[in-house]
Amino acid sequence: MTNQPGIVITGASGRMGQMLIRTVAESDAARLVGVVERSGHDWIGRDVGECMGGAALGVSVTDDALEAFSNAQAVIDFTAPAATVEFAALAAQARATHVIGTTGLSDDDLEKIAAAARHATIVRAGNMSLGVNLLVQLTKQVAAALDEDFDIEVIEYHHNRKVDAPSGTALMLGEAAAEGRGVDLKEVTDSGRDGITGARKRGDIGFSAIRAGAIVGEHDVMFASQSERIVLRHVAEDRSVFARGALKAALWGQDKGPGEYDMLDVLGLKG
Ligand SMILES: NC(=O)c1ccc[n+]([C@@H]2O[C@H](COP(=O)([O-])OP(=O)(O)OC[C@H]3O[C@@H](n4cnc5c(N)ncnc54)[C@H](O)[C@@H]3O)[C@@H](O)[C@H]2O)c1
Ligand SMILES: O=C(O)C1=N[C@H](C(=O)O)CCC1
Repeated sequence: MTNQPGIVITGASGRMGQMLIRTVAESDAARLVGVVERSGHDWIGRDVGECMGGAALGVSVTDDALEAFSNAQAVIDFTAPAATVEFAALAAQARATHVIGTTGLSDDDLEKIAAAARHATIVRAGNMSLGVNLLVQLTKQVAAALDEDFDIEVIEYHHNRKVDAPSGTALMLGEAAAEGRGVDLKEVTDSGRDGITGARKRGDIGFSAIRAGAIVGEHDVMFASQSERIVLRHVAEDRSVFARGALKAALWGQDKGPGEYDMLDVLGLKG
């Protein structure tokens, strides 16, 4: 018997799925016990290490999520909104901690995840890196210190395969800025500008999204007045920062009761 929690990775063939599989397989703190892909994918039934072009890892790719989850203590899930909502219910059923990195979740998806968290431990964050979670706290602090003479704009840069905007990270940063300023983000969001938009509204929090090439993920939070500008910036150099954060969250969740937590809880940055 080992005390290393068994971990299942969903979305095995994805950019994050493969990074997570390597991270867990190389870790001394956890065991890779399952990997899940969508039905019909050509990796199903094959050894995941070989599918990734390396040595066998002794774990076959499956499309039976519940069966995989029932052998695990945690599920790390960076897939797509519909899959994540389904996995939240299955992970709760299997009593496995569910770490959610998926972004682009709708209000309806978030309600379903909150319902699953009544019976299960869920850690969800649009960005699992230490640096971005520190930036969230800094953004809140700076927004609280400045008045509406400073326009706030969140600018995000990602690769050309990303399907959602604003990014999950941009939304975390926008929420932090709104909280610092004491306003409701939904009331002041300004995104998707195109055409004759009119002048910027005082107090709005703006979002701009760049999609190009292979950019892993970069975020600027700009505070701009008529006479000066502050820019807080985070650059993810590679996807391993997200995978290491997700593994940390899965281990952290092992002795926590049901509820929905975030990376600020995991990193002890709430204050
Ligand atoms: N929170 C973070 O730190 C963080 C970091 C990076 C990416 N992300 C998010 O993670 C998600 C995935 O990103 P990616 O770049 O790896 O995308 P990707 O498209 O490369 O991978 C997604 C994978 O999920 C699989 N998938 C989809 N539906 C499935 C289902 N029903 N069952 C099993 N597998 C399914 C796809 O086949 C694919 O392999 C996105 O929402 C992205 O924004 C979050
Ligand atoms: O590559 C992605 O997709 C990323 N998604 C997250 C987001 O939406 O903020 C984190 C950065 C990379």
